[in-house]
Amino acid sequence: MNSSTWWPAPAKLNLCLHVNGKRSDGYHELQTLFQFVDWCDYLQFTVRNDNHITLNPELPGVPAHSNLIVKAARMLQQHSGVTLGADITLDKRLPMGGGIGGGSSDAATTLVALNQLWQTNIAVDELAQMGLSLGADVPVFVRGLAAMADGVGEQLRPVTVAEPWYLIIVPAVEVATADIFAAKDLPRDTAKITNLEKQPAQWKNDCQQVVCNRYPQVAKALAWLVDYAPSKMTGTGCCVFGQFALKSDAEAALAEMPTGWTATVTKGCNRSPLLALIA
Ligand SMILES: C[C@](O)(CO)[C@H](O)COP(=O)(O)OP(=O)(O)OC[C@H]1O[C@@H](n2ccc(N)nc2=O)[C@H](O)[C@@H]1O
Ligand SMILES: Nc1ncnc2c1ncn2[C@@H]1O[C@H](COP(=O)(O)OP(=O)(O)OP(=O)(O)O)[C@@H](O)[C@H]1O
Repeated sequence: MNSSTWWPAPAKLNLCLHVNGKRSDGYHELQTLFQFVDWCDYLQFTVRNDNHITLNPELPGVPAHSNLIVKAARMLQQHSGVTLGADITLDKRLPMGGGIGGGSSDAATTLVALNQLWQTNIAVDELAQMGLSLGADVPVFVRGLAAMADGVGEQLRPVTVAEPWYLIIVPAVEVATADIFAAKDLPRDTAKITNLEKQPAQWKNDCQQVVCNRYPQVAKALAWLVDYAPSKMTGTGCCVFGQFALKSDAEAALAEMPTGWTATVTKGCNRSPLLALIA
């Protein structure tokens, strides 16, 4: 790996998101199953001999100092004491704020790539722990293995599940995670299920109805998609995904989608494209 390598930062899907209760600190007890897809942002890193971190291009509405990529690089500098810096190029392909974790994934790829390029040699457990303070979903991207998450999402257990093709639709709305978890109509009483990863018939998203109630575009996308495939919302929205055994069937559905909608066809993967690159 060198300065011309494009490091992938894949999206994730929450194949289920069960809300099991609310804790006294306000956070929710969850069971959620993370799988990666082969739909990615790409980042390039050139090591600098001074300690500057630059990012090109910047994201509209996100100043560099609050971009999770720059935050991750600074965190690794501080944690390791390294005196090097980096010029970072971002090829942003994932929609922002859609529940597919693009920002968290960019942060994780930055930690993994710079840990290698700066030769800081921080172990993966420590890197994942560092990432947690940048976002709840950063650790699963650092580890790169599909996983069942428990607790408030921080206890991860790698799992192997089917790797279908997905048609992911991106409704033109931004959903604030905190608003959905604060909603009065959110069901919070799903019982914990042992070996949930082995029981796909039980997988559901407890946030889905709440988001559909507030955002008709999400309800509309799901209502259209279920005619083609078993379909759900990911995370706290707004993206929805349908599951297909054949790529050609997912593409056929995409071809029939109403004009003006944004969507992509991509493959589910239990090992992330980032892990595949560094293995
Ligand atoms: C639920 C997931 O979408 C699953 O992928 C993510 O874990 C959410 O991750 P995120 O966007 O990084 O969200 P966070 O910044 O951790 O949380 C945003 C807000 O959602 C609420 N929140 C989040 C996670 C959780 N287990 N219980 C909660 O109640 C809290 O009010 C929190 O302030
Ligand atoms: N590199 C980045 N890429 C995307 N968003 C970023 C980045 N850095 C900071 N952000 C901020 O984080 C917000 C949420 O980004 P992201 O695309 O990860 O949301 P998401 O897919 O809903 O994530 P999650 O599923 O983890 O809730 C953005 O609206 C943006 O303000």
